Amino acid sequence: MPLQKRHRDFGWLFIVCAGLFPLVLGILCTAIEARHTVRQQQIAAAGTLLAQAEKMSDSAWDMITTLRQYQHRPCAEIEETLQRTGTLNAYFRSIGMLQGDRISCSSAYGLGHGRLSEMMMQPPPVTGKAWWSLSIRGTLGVPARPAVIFVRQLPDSSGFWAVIDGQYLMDFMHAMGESRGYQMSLQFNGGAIIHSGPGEQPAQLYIKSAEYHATSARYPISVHVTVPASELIKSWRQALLIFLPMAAIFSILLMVLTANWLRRRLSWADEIRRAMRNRQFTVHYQPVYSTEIERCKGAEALMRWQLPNGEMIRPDIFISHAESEGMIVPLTRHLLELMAEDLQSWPVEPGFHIGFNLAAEHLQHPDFVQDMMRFARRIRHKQMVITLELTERSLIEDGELVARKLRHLQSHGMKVAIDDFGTGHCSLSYLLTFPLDYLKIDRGFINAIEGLETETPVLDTIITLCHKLQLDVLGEGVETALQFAYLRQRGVGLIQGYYYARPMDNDRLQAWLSEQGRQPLSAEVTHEPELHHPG
Ligand SMILES: Nc1nc2c(ncn2[C@@H]2O[C@H](COP(=O)(O)O[C@H]3[C@@H](O)[C@H](n4cnc5c(=O)[nH]c(N)nc54)O[C@@H]3COP(=O)(O)O)[C@@H](O)[C@H]2O)c(=O)[nH]1
Repeated sequence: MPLQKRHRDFGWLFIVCAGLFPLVLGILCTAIEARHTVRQQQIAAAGTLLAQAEKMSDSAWDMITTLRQYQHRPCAEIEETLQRTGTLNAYFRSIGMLQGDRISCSSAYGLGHGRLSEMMMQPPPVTGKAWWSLSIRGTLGVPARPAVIFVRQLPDSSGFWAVIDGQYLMDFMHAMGESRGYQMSLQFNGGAIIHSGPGEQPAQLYIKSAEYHATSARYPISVHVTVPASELIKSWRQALLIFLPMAAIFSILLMVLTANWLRRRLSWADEIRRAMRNRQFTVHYQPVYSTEIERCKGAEALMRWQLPNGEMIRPDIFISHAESEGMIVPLTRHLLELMAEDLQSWPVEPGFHIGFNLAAEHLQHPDFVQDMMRFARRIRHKQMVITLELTERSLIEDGELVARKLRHLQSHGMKVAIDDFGTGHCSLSYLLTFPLDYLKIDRGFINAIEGLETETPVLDTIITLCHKLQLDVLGEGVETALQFAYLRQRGVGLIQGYYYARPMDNDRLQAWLSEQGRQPLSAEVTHEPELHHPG
């Protein structure tokens, strides 16, 4: 797999993970939050149910205490009172008195109504205690409805009992649990389970129902609150509905940040390497006019970088990054490769100049001479004059060594030019020491031209200096007829700028050379100099 593809896949994986992270985190957090909320609700519901069961127990024991006043009184005498007391007090199904294990009086049936075990439809528990309570499945009179029985036995084997109807508890549990789908149950003393609704519900998607169990500190009562899996999922879904829009925004934000981070993280060196492999670099050529032979005498190669989406990256930006990230030498080699391909079909005569820019680092590179010679060999049959355009900075470091290399290349017919002259830190002595063929005057000086007869002191001095040193002069960035006329009048032999021609791609340049390359450039100076846009 090519490196570029691996990079891209890796990047997408990062972005997708960044996007998924808030979503997954959100799903987990809402699941935990939903469980926590349900737990709190279970605790609250269990507490309320226990409180209600305790309140009923209090009533039952109070009732039994009240019954003590009727101890040893015949049933016929108290039967009516029992009936009234049992009916007028909330919760009670029946109340009564015991003699041994027999029911001696009952608010429901009056005198003598069998044994206690018959009434509660099961043997009484063996607790060894004088006070006990038990939840039961039903009573003899109402066998299908649960109840809770409370019994107090006295040492003389008499006793009292009260039965609370389980329906009160069932209704209470139902009212509390119905809206939330909870199942609630309670037991007195480990007896029959009184519950609010249907029993077990199946687990869903491996989510088990949530159980909560609590006991009373005052009575032997235990309660269970069960939240079925479907209810847990429902409450999770509600939490998700609130959280998901936020998570989605976070997700998008994180993806954008990650994408930006990745873009910045991929260094310019990587990007340039990739762009070379994918042939994203092309070369544009800007014609150079000779005022002596009055036609195009050469062209300067200028690199262009176009991304697959059509976006262009400015040369001053990518060149400076290539220089700072150690990529300028490979990039210049790539430029020479592209140029060698382009130049094969150029309709030019021998002696046509082809110039290109060189960075200081390349001049100091051990393979510099070899690189230039290889390029020269590839275009030898075109008999062009190769012009190496250097900046003033390139001459400062390793001056003597660089000078030797340049002399060697000059001996093979190449020319050396100083680019952007006047903008760097070149001392005038360099002009004498270095093997230079011509100077390219920076467009900043050309812009200073105000009129044909008005002096432009710095520009005029540079031109005079070049003449004295017998260096050819090229005026860069010539945009108007006035600038062109001014330079020509002062003996500047070479002109480059939009006034003559803009940089153009290989195909357009070849057409331009055939159509306009041999035509002289006129300089019709008006008061308002116009920008000339050839082609
Ligand atoms: N080491 C390398 N440097 C390179 C290479 N290709 C370009 N460059 C350097 O990048 C800088 C910007 O170049 P570019 O945007 O291509 O601009 C060139 C011309 O388009 C521009 N120009 C030419 N005529 C005019 C004009 O009339 N007006 C105007 N405003 N601009 C004009 O000038 C740039 C050419 O400059 P120079 O090289 O000094 O002749 C620039 O510094 C390039 O050198 C590369 O392959 N290698």
